[in-house]
Amino acid sequence: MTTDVRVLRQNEWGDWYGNLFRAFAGAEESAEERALSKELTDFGRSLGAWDEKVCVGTAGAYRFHLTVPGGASVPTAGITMVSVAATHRRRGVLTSMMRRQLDDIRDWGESLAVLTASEPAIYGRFGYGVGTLQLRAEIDTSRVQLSVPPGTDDVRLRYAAPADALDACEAVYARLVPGRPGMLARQPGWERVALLDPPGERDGASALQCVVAERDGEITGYARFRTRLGWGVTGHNGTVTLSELAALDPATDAALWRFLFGIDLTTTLTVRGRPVDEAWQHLVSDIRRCGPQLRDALYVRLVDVGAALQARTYQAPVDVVFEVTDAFCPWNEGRWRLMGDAKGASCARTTDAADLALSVRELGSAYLGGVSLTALAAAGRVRELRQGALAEASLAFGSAVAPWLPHGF
Ligand SMILES: CC(=O)SCCNC(=O)CCNC(=O)[C@H](O)C(C)(C)COP(=O)(O)OP(=O)(O)OC[C@H]1O[C@@H](n2cnc3c(N)ncnc32)[C@H](O)[C@@H]1OP(=O)(O)O
Repeated sequence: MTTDVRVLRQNEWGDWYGNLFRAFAGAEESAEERALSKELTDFGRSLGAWDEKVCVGTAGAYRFHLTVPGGASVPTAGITMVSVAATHRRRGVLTSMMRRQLDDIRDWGESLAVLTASEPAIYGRFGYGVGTLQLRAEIDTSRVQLSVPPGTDDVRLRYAAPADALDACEAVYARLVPGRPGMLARQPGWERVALLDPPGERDGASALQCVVAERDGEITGYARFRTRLGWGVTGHNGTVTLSELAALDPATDAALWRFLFGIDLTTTLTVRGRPVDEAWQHLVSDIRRCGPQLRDALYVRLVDVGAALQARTYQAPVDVVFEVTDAFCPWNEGRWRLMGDAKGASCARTTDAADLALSVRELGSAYLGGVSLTALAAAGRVRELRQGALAEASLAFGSAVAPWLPHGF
């Protein structure tokens, strides 16, 4: 079988999207959702795999800017919309698309590619490593109390229609982006994704609700959520499901969480995709009754090792030589000397002896500071060739704020 992998044309979008939609066995989507998906498709950066006239594969690469440790906003390919028709699976169609895509990203001069995986087993072979984790929890708000910091009572909350509050919420989001590695600067149109609220997908829950927080006359945070009422033999047992929460200061953050904990007739607060170091975990009386769980989130691929490593800063001085293997993108292979600190970094090829040996996948995992090189070495995935180099590099790569991807794509 030969499949032809090529850039998507405007008139092919229906077949292309149909292949993707079927691969994810999706329920019928709303017209609004479909229109937004099309609007966000970047045709010049999307690939289709064709078996004669039939679309059998899809892949896209959004044009994103990713915050890296130190706060720089780095042009990054956001890999998305990956599918292969079940009739053509396991014959190398995905591999052909990944080949073409990574070559293209390199030509576009983007040093990083990131994605969220439908299944963790798929992307390691193409050099992607898990770079961020996310937290989910099912909080028993009938039993767990929240103690809040001083100033929380100064925060005023009010309901707002999600669309009416959009600009104010976006302004809060934009202020948070530089402060946390893994966050994505908002690209045009993406603000509307969070407001999609097709009634057919609510599964018995309310329409999307929004509460904004104000302090000293300024909007300092917001929460978007749904409620779902329920009644058992002993009374109400409704659920609050958080979609999004952002706060510019600890008091606002605590005020929003206190509000979510306290909505009448609800006894469970469900949160997904939250930062692993989020403050609420330190405000609750009983973390066990919050049922916290970790899950893999953003996978990171260094497309250009030298450019990527020098795009971020390092929280402690570092001078190490990496021996990098990269079977899928051999242009990265070889020795790289990284010198850096909290102000900046340089990374260039060297013939000096190597201090640490690892594959590009481990570099991707460590890149945003969420997975330590020491932990990867303990798993046998990083080898220390100069004593002390592992501790030095591991400390330098860390991040004081846990990296976090705020939304899927
Ligand atoms: C960023 C995103 O969009 S994530 C979304 C990914 N898409 C989906 O999950 C939709 C449903 N699944 C699919 O469409 C397809 O099964 C895909 C895209 C995951 C795989 O496509 P295929 O064309 O079958 O992959 P391909 O034949 O190139 O496989 C390459 C290798 O990956 C392995 N592989 C492929 N899919 C999987 C998987 N789901 N789990 C484990 N291994 C896998 C293959 O076995 C093969 O291994 P080998 O090189 O050792 O022989």
